[in-house]
Amino acid sequence: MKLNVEQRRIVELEPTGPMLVKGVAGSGKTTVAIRRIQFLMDHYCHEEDDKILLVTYNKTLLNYIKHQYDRLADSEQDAERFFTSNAEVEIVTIDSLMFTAFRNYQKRIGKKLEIASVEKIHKAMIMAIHEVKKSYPEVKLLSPKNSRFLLDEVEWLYSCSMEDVETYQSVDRIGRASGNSGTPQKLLKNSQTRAAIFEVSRFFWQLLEKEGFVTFKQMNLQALNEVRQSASGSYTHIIIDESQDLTRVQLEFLKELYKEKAHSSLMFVADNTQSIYPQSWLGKGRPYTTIGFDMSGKSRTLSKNYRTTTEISTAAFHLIEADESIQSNVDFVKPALIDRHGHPPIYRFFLTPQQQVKFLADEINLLKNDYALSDMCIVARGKRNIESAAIDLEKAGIQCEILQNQDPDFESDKVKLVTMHSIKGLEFKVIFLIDLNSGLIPQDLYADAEDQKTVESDERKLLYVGMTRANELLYMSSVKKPSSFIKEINRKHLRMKKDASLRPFESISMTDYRLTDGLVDLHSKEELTRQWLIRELNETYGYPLELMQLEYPVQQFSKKGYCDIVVMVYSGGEARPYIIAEVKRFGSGIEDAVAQVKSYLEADSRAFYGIATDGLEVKIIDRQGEEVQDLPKCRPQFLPDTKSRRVYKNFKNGRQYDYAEEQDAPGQIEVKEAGSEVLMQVHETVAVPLIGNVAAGIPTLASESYETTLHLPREWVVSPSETFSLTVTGDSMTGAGIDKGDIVIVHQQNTVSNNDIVIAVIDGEATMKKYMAMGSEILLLSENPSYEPIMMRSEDVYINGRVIGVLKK
Ligand SMILES: Nc1ncnc2c1ncn2[C@@H]1O[C@H](COP(=O)(O)OP(=O)(O)OP(=O)(O)O)[C@@H](O)[C@H]1O
Repeated sequence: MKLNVEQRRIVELEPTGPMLVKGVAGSGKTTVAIRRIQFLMDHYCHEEDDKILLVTYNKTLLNYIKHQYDRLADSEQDAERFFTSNAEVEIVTIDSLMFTAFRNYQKRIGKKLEIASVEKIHKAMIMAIHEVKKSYPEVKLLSPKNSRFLLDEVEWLYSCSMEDVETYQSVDRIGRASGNSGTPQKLLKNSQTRAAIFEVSRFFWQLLEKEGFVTFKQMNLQALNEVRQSASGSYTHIIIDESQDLTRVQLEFLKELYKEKAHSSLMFVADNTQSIYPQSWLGKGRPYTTIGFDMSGKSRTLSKNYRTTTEISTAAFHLIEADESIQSNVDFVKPALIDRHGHPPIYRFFLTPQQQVKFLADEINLLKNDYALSDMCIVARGKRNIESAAIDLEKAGIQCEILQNQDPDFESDKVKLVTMHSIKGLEFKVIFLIDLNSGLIPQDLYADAEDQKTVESDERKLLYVGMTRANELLYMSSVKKPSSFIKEINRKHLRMKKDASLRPFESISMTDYRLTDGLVDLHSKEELTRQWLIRELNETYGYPLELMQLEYPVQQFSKKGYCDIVVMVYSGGEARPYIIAEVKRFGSGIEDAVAQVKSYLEADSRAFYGIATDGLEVKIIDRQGEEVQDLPKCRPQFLPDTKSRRVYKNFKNGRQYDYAEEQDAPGQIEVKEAGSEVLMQVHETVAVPLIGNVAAGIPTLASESYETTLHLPREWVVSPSETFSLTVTGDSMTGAGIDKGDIVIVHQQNTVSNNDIVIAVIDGEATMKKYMAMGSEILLLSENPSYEPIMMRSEDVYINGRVIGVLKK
């Protein structure tokens, strides 16, 4: 892979201490981080104790990076040395680094501490709340029902090493309502509430410690204290991938490992839009100065998303666009899209988990023709969801593998399953995001709406992370009740089926119902499905509402059936049924509807397509009864013609043209050379009055006698002000291509040449003839053998004009 200019520049930057690489999902941050190792090894590791550390956030990502480079190893020999024999480079997770330090801490103090279980933590928290309540009876927050909130707050205190109450009293709690104007003042600065929470944190710690337990965040804090005690930095270069997710303690810990030299570097690689942990420090928009670094002039941005298609990126971005707190983050980067197109994300809703599994199994079996099973990954918010999906899919005959932290096999010929948190940094050609259900994402953690809002922002980013893992195809599905996030993604970015343009079902408010005249029961459940389909046929497929008929009768032998929707199209000037649709109550199944559509298609052989849907399932069939992927979109030729079309014979140049004028917009004309499909450019049109018919007497150009006006290209006339037109009443000039009902265009002139077709006035009566001068006489010829030529003395004939063209009837 060839790096782009900015990526290469970052890889090859001269190390000058701390620097920041921020970028959008899929912009090559991890790619750059790994390439940078090689560069640093080759150019900035010349001293004996020089070492490089690449820190990843979790195990799956670590293994994935190793896997990627194992694959590269064949083509890039050097890559192998990162992971095998090279002592200069370490690629590890932040957790394993800290756990090693924590073990050293235990050894040093000679005490064994274990990570506490969820139950133990909960119990200790409840006890701490009761204990502290005794000293702070007036603090309402101190209640077991707020134990989850308090635990989060206490863990936050540990995760940022908040060691004294004065600091906590004055700190801004980003992501918590802390008394800024307009927000509830739950965690007001310098308050009894904060003092009480700080007490809870101390008491809770003591309770666990007494029993030989710590929480994860406490373990981190001990690890930090340990490295502060023992180590002076040991890595010349540290690269921190996904640094937006680290807590303050984790960042401080890495700082301790950093060995500052003239040629050393500390690279933070971050995307705040993917910051998905509540206790993360920098991801919440805090400046780097809070951890002692000034990044002014030291940050680089990668904005081009190489991973996903434009359609997937657009839908994913739409989700976070709605969140003001994400957009206003100082390090927010707007993604730039590469020009790679594919299917828009497919969204499906199901009433039962079984329906969802069946859909997954059917779709995977279809995709197997184009993708390896290892290209597909199923992702869910919770571990339990992927576990049960794995069991059900195995039962349905799909080979699955849950990606474990230990030795995952990315290559195995199995569909992978992983949680949204663990898929961070990974990518697959096909991603299925399942169980996007209300209550599951965003998780319902807090009863308090304001607290819940802070959770939602992180959860929204989590879904964003999931969506941006797909290279080519993204499926999303919900069971029973969709996540509120689904509503936030505009339906125009989603599809119901991979190869159809149909957008997912959406309830339409009754005030927006269409074509309701004559409908008996607008409240029926079928009507909801029908109205959605009407809107799809209209907005997505472009069929005008005027072409749709509801309850359209179809004669089936002796029986009359009524189709729910029929879309008519025009052919040869006549409207005929083209698409027949049968709808059912939402989620009630489509078997009957398919059978009905098939029988209607048989009964009315004019129709081409049938569609059967209950809003949840959809089937499109052709007139042979075969299933097809999609309906055709409306084409201009399906519509009634709104133009009046005529042929124009131009006597000036002997050519023939196709002429059309928009009926509703006189003057809007189209001209083509006869037989050509190419429209001619009409630079100027002129208005030519139609002032009567040829036989009606002497034409005058007095404006009040106009019947109507024709609009012709300027180049067809000689002089616009001296041009008029007449309707032909007789058949004497048929041989010249001028028939009854045609309109002739006449240039007003008194002198003409032989063989010109003229408007001649004899005894006050006008006639159209071919002109031939013969001495002092004029011969007026018809172009029809039934009429004799007329010979007149020239003084008895008044020539009013010359016919320069004819607009055929
Ligand atoms: N210059 C490039 N040309 C082509 N493909 C690229 C380029 N840079 C990165 N990619 C590809 O884009 C995808 C995303 O890269 P990478 O995982 O490094 O991005 P990231 O910024 O770390 O993503 P995320 O933060 O979403 O995990 C990978 O498939 C990578 O191979």
